[in-house]
Amino acid sequence: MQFKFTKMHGLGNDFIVIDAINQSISLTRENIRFLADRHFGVGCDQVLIVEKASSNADFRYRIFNADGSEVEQCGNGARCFVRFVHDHGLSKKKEICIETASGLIFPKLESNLDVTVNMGIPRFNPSDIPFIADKRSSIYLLDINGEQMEISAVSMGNPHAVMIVPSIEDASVGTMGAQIESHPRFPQRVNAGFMQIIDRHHIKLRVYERGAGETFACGTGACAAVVCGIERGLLASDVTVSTRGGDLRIQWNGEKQPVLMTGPATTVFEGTIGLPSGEHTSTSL
Ligand SMILES: N[C@@H](CCC[C@H](N)C(=O)O)C(=O)O
Repeated sequence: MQFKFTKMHGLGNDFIVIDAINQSISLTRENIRFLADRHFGVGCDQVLIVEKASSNADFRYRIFNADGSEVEQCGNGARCFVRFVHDHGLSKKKEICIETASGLIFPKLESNLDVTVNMGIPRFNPSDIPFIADKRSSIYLLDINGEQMEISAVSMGNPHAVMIVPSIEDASVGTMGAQIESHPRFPQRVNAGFMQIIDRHHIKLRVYERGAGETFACGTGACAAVVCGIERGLLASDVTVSTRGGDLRIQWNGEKQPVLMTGPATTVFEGTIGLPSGEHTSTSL
């Protein structure tokens, strides 16, 4: 099976985007891992699939982490998604409605090169965050190597645990991130965010992503960190999030309001790839 793909990124969080409307695609978990492999495949943090919507939405958006797991949401990917469908002539609309595994989101091409995405309403209510095993409040004490670390848990459609640190340069994102990702209190695993608060309008953030490891930026992670900071009374409603790959703007007006995320979406190159024999089986995702 050969198919066309586009390599894109949002602040260095990189994607392979595949049009599964005009191409017949069926990929296994192993195929995704092969495509995402930076040595033997193309390399990316996530594989994004553009499909026909099953509802009134314009498209269905499927997201696979580099480890092959299918997930509910990806913010940087949503910005790339609208740029992709626009540049490939799949839609002329500047704002589209896309169906994800966790509901509808609305990415919009701005007049400059940026994209703003209405990411939906964050969920703090313990009954709405099934990814945490022990549901008592939205702030939890997590036992990491015998130390009690305070984290906020929030769902942006996908699960996030956010920790405030004095300096993100010094935070043990690789080791502690991996421990939090697969901590027994998160039976569905979790994205682990490390946030340094600079002032009420500016944070620095690193995220150890579920199924991908530390990435240059995480869109839903940025939304999650800002809403956690606002919930704790530490941040204003309009915040610049500095990531390793650049800045995102996150806006949230509080309870029951959607989160808006603004940032770039960049195309790197177009390619065609065939899966190595043995990589493709009939069991599709
Ligand atoms: N990079 C993404 C998030 C991708 C999914 C995440 N790793 C998960 O497993 O939930 C973003 O920009 O939001």
